[in-house]
Amino acid sequence: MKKVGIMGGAFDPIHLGHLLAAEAAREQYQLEEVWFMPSHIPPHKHQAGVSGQQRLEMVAAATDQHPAFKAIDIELQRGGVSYTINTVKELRKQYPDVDLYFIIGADMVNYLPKWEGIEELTTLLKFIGLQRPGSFMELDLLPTSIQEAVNLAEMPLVDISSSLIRRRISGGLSVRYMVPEVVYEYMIRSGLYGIQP
Ligand SMILES: Nc1ncnc2c1ncn2[C@@H]1O[C@H](COP(=O)(O)OP(=O)(O)OP(=O)(O)O)[C@@H](O)[C@H]1O
Ligand SMILES: O=C(O)c1ccc[n+]([C@@H]2O[C@H](COP(=O)([O-])O)[C@@H](O)[C@H]2O)c1
Repeated sequence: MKKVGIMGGAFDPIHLGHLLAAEAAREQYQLEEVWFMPSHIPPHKHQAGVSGQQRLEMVAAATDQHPAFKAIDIELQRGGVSYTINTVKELRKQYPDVDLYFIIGADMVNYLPKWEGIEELTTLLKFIGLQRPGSFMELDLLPTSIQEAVNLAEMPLVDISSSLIRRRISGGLSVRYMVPEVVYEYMIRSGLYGIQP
């Protein structure tokens, strides 16, 4: 079976934390591909500030140079709230010969018990969890069935989040090198988040 990682998120915007997490998971679990999947409406947080099309274009630009990375728009196409259980059922129908690994940071690992249909979800895929500054992963507090579905991977800790980037831009501060150069240029070209050259 082909092993594929899914990196889901709002990507508002995509940043180096996302890319390093995906690369660490790919390397440590021998994933043949990692699919970056922008959500339409995230299940449990604020709706993204920029359009799905622009978030997808930034993700596509950021992943273009990596032979194993690609951007998929399955959740943007479906619309509505992007519950992972619905997406994974669709993906398993489309790709019956693929083993799915959903890549998440520590904040999301702790949150897994609240995910829609989590018990069923743990039978459909595995998670790869990564530490993230500001969120201490508390695996021991999770029900055993969820703990058993989480595989750990190591990455250089990156204290970058999309909200930090949006906050810095609105304060007139630089976000250069927090996002790939192509994403920085895209944000400047489109004036995203009110960024100034
Ligand atoms: N710096 C990071 N290190 C490890 N994982 C990360 C990092 N940033 C984001 N992730 C993970 O990437 C996934 C998608 O994150 P998302 O697109 O919501 O970005 P975010 O930076 O958390 O956004 P925001 O600050 O707007 O909440 C989540 O599983 C999240 O835990
Ligand atoms: O399905 C759920 O209930 C669910 C709850 C929280 C997060 N997720 C998914 O986890 C990924 C990261 O979430 P977020 O909020 O950090 O962008 C993204 O693909 C979300 O759709 C999914």
